[in-house]
Amino acid sequence: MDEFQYEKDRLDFTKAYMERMIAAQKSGRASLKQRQDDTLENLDFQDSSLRYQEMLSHANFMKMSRDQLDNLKSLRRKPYFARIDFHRKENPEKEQFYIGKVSLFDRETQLPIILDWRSPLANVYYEGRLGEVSYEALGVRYEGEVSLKRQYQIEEGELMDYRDIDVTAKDDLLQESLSQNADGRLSEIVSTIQEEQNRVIRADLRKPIIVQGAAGSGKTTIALHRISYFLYTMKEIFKPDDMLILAPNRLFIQYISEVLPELGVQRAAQSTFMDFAVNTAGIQSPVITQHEVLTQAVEGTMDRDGVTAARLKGSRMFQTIMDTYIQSLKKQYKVEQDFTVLEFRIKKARAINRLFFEEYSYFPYEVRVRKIKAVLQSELRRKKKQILEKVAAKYDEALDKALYGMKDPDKRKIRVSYLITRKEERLTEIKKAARTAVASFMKQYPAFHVEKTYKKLFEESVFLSVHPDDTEDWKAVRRYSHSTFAKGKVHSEDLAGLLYLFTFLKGIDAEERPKKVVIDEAQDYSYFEIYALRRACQTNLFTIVGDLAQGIYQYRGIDTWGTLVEDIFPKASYLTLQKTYRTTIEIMDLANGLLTHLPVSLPRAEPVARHGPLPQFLPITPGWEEKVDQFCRGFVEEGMSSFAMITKTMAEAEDVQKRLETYGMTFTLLKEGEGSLSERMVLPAYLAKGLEFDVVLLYNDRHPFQESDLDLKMLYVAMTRPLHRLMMIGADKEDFLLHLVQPDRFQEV
Ligand SMILES: Nc1ncnc2c1ncn2[C@@H]1O[C@H](COP(=O)(O)OP(=O)(O)OP(=O)(O)O)[C@@H](O)[C@H]1O
Repeated sequence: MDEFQYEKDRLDFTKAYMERMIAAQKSGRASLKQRQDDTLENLDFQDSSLRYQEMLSHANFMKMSRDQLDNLKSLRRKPYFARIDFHRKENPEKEQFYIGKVSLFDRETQLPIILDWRSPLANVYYEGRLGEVSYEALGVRYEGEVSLKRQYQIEEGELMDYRDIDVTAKDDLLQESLSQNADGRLSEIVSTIQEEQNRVIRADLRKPIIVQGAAGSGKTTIALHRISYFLYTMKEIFKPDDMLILAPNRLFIQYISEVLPELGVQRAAQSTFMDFAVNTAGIQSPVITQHEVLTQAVEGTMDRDGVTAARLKGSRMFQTIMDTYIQSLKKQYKVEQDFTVLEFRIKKARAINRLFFEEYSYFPYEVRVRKIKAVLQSELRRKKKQILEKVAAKYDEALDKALYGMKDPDKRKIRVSYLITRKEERLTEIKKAARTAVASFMKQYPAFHVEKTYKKLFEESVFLSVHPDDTEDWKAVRRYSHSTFAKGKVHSEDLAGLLYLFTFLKGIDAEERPKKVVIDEAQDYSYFEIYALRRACQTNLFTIVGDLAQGIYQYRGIDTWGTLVEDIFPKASYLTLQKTYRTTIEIMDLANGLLTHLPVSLPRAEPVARHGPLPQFLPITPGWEEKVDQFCRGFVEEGMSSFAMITKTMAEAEDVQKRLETYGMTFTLLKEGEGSLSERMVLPAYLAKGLEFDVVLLYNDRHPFQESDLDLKMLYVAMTRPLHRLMMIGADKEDFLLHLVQPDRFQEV
């Protein structure tokens, strides 16, 4: 049979099977629903707990089948994207496996009709070689031979084309996928995941991983695929809501959120570090964001003390200072007095302290205190009975003595009545004291308010008591902190310390704690931020991706991954991604040309072979606005759809947005925490981090880029955002540091 027809038939068979499954699931759901309604009707109070459980399990069934149904439905348009022919050594014949986003099994034979891309066998598809291969599943290694790798182009459920691939031909498909447009969201890449990326996705899931990846190398995409792979492989242990994805800003969360359902990780929590720390530690004060500080740095108005504070508060030294401070707080939980009710001792101070400092040492301080409270309550309950009995017995004995031993009836009467009254009084006294004993004992324990306690550290006497070795820098840190705190605010740099302190004092409840954390744009985190996160989440399962060349918060961010590996994640796997998939060779050459002017050598991106027009420089001369308009129309005609006007500062973004408006060009101004992604945006470079657009118009009129580390990196970030076109609009070429690169790397228009 003609091969194309064979593939067409196979696709038809798969689709028909899926339809049958969908129909079966639907009727299955209907009968489940009926059963649930029946259960509800028959619910009687006598056996409600049992019925309730039955209802719950029905609900779970329904949920499972709804997920399955949704998966199946979403697959209909493209059930699979590739096939491998694999001959396992011990099997007599080779088998064909069709690889798709979600698996589908034949109900009777249990054989896969579609193999999940995350399954162990699918790994051989990504590993790039035809011929002898091996893969591991559940700790067993299988060997065999791959004789065919075939890739399908399926549109709306119809087979359009297929092609057989080897290592070289694979690039064709990648090229095709890269030449498409950005539509404001991350695109689908499961069918073109490259070997170096596959290694990151599948790197040992039980270990932390740190990835240095060039701009556009797929860090974000790959980190999300790694979560998807992680959840697939560890589905028995982890759920999507156990995941935490930390992104640089809210805009970026919007950008990635659309790809999450396809990867089955839509229920993973997504947050910025700031929001996570503020919500977790319950910070009430407004936070001065790192963007505000960066803006000052960019505009050259940054307070020197501010730079010092940001640098030191993110440092390892500050972590040790916090540790000493926290130890000093811990000492205040030592109790001196025994726990007593009146003169009766219930528990010795030493035993109580042993609970706090030894037995419960794994818990945050306030949890320990709560546990001690529970212990004291239960011991009191037990001992109170004994005490009351003992006291009553003592009075009863005295009564006996009085009744039978005292001769004088008057004296006896007085004594007996005294003893009866006294006994009652004593017992009431003890009961009364017992009622408040625990609460009043617990008052000895300090109740630290996280923010106030953190701020107290910066009082001179407190600071010097934990860090006597004072320096001008630390004085500056205190000065700067005081002025911020006096305004009722905290700085984003304080969040690591606040989170850290919170972790020791209160801690995140075990059920709420993220079990796996993904950090994107990790180069912008300080050492202490990552340290504090690891301590707060109490897990080693971190996926950390970043690019040192894009480290625009260099006054506080990470400048080498080595420190993280050595001090925070000694077991981490370290991997690199060098190829860049986003942009063209021409654009990347220009951006790389700038990187060479940084004093330290930074990892460079290698573009995959995709050519495009040279980046353009458009001088700001009268009538430039009309020219921009014309160029944009031209780009639209070429098929470009997403445009970003990127500036150095927010002030300039506001200016150019208004200016273009008067010429009938509508660009939406994007601000941190506001607005949403649209097809035409104006935004400062620091907000463009991680995003991508078909066309980037880099605009600079009043704030030229300087030959400083910060500006070079900002420019690099901005220049690496476009997929297809880069145009620089400015008064002078030098404003974009173009005099530093070879003149043939761009074209003046
Ligand atoms: N294997 C691939 N196949 C097709 N497209 C890919 C592949 N890998 C990455 N891409 C595309 O390359 C672009 C860049 O990916 P991504 O944003 O994940 O990179 P990044 O390393 O996080 O970039 P940056 O650090 O510059 O923000 C995206 O459009 C992504 O879809």
